[in-house]
Amino acid sequence: MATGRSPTNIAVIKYWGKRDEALILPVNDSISVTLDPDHLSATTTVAVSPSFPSDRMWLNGKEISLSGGRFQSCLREIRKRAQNVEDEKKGIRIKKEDWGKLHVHIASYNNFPTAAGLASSAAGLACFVFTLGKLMNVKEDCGELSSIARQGSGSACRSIYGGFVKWCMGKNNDGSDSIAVQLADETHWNDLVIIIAVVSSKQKETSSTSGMRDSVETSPLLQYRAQTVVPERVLKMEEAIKSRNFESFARLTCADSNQFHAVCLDTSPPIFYMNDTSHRIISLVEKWNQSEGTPQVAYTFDAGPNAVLIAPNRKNATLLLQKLLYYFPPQDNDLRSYMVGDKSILSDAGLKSIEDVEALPAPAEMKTPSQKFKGDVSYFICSRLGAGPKVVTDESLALIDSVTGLPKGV
Ligand SMILES: Nc1ncnc2c1ncn2[C@@H]1O[C@H](COP(=O)(O)OP(=O)(O)OP(=O)(O)O)[C@@H](O)[C@H]1O
Ligand SMILES: C[C@@](O)(CCOP(=O)(O)OP(=O)(O)O)CC(=O)O
Repeated sequence: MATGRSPTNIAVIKYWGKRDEALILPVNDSISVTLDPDHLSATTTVAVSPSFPSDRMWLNGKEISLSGGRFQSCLREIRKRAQNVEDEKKGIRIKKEDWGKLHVHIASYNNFPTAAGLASSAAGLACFVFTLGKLMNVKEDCGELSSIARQGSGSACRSIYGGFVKWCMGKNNDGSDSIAVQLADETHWNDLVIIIAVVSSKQKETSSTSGMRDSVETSPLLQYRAQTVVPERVLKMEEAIKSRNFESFARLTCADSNQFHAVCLDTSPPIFYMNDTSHRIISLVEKWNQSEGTPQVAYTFDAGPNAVLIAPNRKNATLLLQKLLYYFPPQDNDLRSYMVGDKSILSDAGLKSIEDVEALPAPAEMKTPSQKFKGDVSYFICSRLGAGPKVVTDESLALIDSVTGLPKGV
């Protein structure tokens, strides 16, 4: 058995549109930040046994089908690269030519909502590829692993690294140069604080896969974005990251999120991923940024209504939290469970009890401060940049029971 844990990532320059559906080759480069796996990650255990009659997978405790083309591509590509495995202590010896005949059981668990626009497919497919690779003693480097993860879900290729990551779209028809590279690791700009407003954890109506297919077929804006806007933005974003220029980073991040959602609106029929709460959060941040004359916080939204807010430091993150909690107080007055991840941000913001939230002053920059939207945010996650996939060495944390070969608790 092998167990791995992989982070999720949030794009600051978005991937939206494929030029090859089967190989998952994008129409433009994209750039993301990898989030701390303690807060948002997938954990996957892969077990192999000559007694398993077929490949099987369980996600969050429920059996799911592995017959889909994407899982099959990843399994095939990893199996192709499998090597001899020898563990004298455990008496295990698997020859590389035997991997083709052996079946695997895979159990995975996400520590955050699945299919809700928080990039569970990115963490999940990266973890699938990474952990299978560990079990089968695959020697390929991260670039090669990223190109396999890409065939599971495009954004998954960026979760093979920590920190700041670029997915280079590549030119080759076989996808060999469509790989992710690390721009900087998670320590490069570690002042950044990430606050996610989970607006809805329900499954969304339009998957990223079908949404971007419709956009490629119908949106003229997508063509302009891919050919003209993104190439220039990617260069500027790389520069902003390199020099830790938050002003430029924030402007590019917000503009790119807005253009991605504009492409969704430009699609026929139009796709709506954001809702009124998402729009209110954008307005709150825009007004604050405008009143200060320079960006205090950046926002970005993936294929769902959840807001990902990036603050340059703890100070701005606490100011942001005060503004957010003024408008979106917890439905059941339970402040501790309203903040997931790094809960210490609450005390840093002077918010120890619900009374502290009720006493918050209205943000001065807002025109209609009196209206509040209790219950419109399910909860917040406070996180930071994180590292790439890791092997979980503590065998007691494996998700599969080594005796039964089935997920624990099933
Ligand atoms: N831990 C996991 N292991 C393997 N596959 C997973 C895992 N988590 C999610 N997936 C796959 O990803 C699918 C969800 O992907 P989808 O793109 O719909 O949502 P999302 O990734 O949460 O949101 P988005 O990518 O739009 O931000 C699941 O149905 C499953 O097939
Ligand atoms: C909006 C996005 O999150 C889209 C992610 O799309 P997916 O990677 O989920 O799509 P498939 O390649 O079809 O699996 C933007 C991004 O992560 O760059």
